[in-house]
Amino acid sequence: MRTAHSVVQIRAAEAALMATVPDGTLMDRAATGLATACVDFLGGAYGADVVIVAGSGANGGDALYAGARLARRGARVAAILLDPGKAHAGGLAALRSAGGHVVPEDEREDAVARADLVLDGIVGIGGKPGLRPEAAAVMELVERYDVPVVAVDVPSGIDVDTGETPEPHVRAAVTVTFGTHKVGLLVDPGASAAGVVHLVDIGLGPYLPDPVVESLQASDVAALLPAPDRTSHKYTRGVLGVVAGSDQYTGAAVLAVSGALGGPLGMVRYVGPDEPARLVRARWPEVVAGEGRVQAWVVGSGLGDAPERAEDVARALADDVPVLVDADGLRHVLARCEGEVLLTPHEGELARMLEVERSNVTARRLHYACEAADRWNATVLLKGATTVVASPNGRVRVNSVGTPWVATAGSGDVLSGICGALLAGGLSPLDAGSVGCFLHETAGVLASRGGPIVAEDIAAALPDAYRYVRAAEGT
Ligand SMILES: NC(=O)C1=CN([C@@H]2O[C@H](COP(=O)(O)OP(=O)(O)OC[C@H]3O[C@@H](n4cnc5c(N)ncnc54)[C@H](O)[C@@H]3O)[C@@H](O)[C@H]2O)[C@@H](O)CC1
Ligand SMILES: Nc1ncnc2c1ncn2[C@@H]1O[C@H](COP(=O)(O)OP(=O)(O)O)[C@@H](O)[C@H]1O
Ligand SMILES: [K+]
Repeated sequence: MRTAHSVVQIRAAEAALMATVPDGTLMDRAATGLATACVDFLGGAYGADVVIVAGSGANGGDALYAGARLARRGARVAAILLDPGKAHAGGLAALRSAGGHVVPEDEREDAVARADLVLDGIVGIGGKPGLRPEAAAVMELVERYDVPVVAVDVPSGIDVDTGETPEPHVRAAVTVTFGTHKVGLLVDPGASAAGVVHLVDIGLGPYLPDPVVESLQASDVAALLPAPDRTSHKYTRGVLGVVAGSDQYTGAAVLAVSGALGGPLGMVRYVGPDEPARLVRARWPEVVAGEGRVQAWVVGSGLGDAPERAEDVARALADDVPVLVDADGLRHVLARCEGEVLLTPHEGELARMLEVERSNVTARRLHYACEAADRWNATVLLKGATTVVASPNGRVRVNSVGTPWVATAGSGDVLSGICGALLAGGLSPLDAGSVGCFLHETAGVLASRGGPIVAEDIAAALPDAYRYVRAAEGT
């Protein structure tokens, strides 16, 4: 499990750990891990030009100490000090004694233009969102000369606790983070600014409380996956009822059922108009058409906006089993939910539900997913490159695996099917949403291999994704 903590939690854990170790130990561990990650990134330090952009706090200190290590390994290291009078004294002395130097103000552009790598030590967890004008000016040069950035702890300027980026911020190729992940490294748009995140263990683990955000890894998913045993039969494995599609949107029915059949359940019942029902049965002869007992419902994909389909959603929600509501069905979830409910909007749908601009949801994904979970008393899965799954009891998971090739028409219908299958298999809405999303994105990666795919390809690769995560069990 990848876990992320808040700044307040991290500060408290650091204080507790620091009381047990000699002064400077944590910064030494951080700088060692940071320098190693830079060497990996550069493919060796010798002869490389490295520019450190250092603010006045300990984040700048980490960068300067790491710079000293790189200088001792043969890199040419130059530091741009944003506030020369207040630069981290120990870090600066270490850099100087290792042969590094401070860049005079009028030579900043030349130094950046030559650099193979920029280390962003502007601010870490002590920073307010945004960059002060001087830092912003240096980072503009970095972007102009297209120099790759390794961010120290966090890309400076993001809101560390939310992943929001309302103001200018650093865009990193790699972020080397210390002790634990920060929420803003997992949730977009902060996650995109962080690039590849590398965690350095500084010994914080025993002092950290429960995380505010979790991110499942393959072995966590494997541990949660239902699997049949010798006593299983189709009804004990779970039956999913799919209410999807309309005469206008027949494909949604086929795709939602495809996603469901790619999951670990015993049977799918399809409930819907004649034409989509005919197409579903032609494609999947194992599907039973018509109502019957189910262990969970998926309702909503491709229902269209006809007001009479509200009845379908209401009937599913009134049944005493878990319900997933997707797409058009979300229009009809008006009251607070009872029982186990998973809502799966994309940003546009969540914006409509909450009556806010879509751009607000894009900017504040964690905030609005949690707000909706609270308002509807349901688990809310907000789709996107880093899908957020927020439960009404405050637990939040973020999915970080996947590929943008998964963003293709009908992909969300497949997701509703696989998540529904997991609900029918007995998983809670939080587990079904986060495990389903992991399988769906992993299937996308396996199917795509870097090229275009359609939604059916994702569904067809779900059993392979299942096998892939089972192979990671115990790792
Ligand atoms: N506390 C610890 O035990 C450890 C801290 N470490 C490092 O220390 C960092 C936290 O250090 P600090 O608490 O000194 O804080 P930071 O270095 O994150 O930032 C604080 C400084 O930045 C300035 N600042 C704030 N917002 C700014 C903005 N938007 N633009 C420009 N300047 C801004 C403040 O005036 C202050 O001087 C961590 O992120 C990590 O890199 C690591 O060395 C590991 C151990
Ligand atoms: N950039 C991205 N990277 C990875 N997955 C993405 C990205 N953008 C969207 N997705 C995923 O693609 C799917 C799209 O679903 P949705 O928006 O409902 O599309 P549709 O309505 O066409 O089915 C979701 O699972 C979403 O998380
Ligand atoms: K930083």
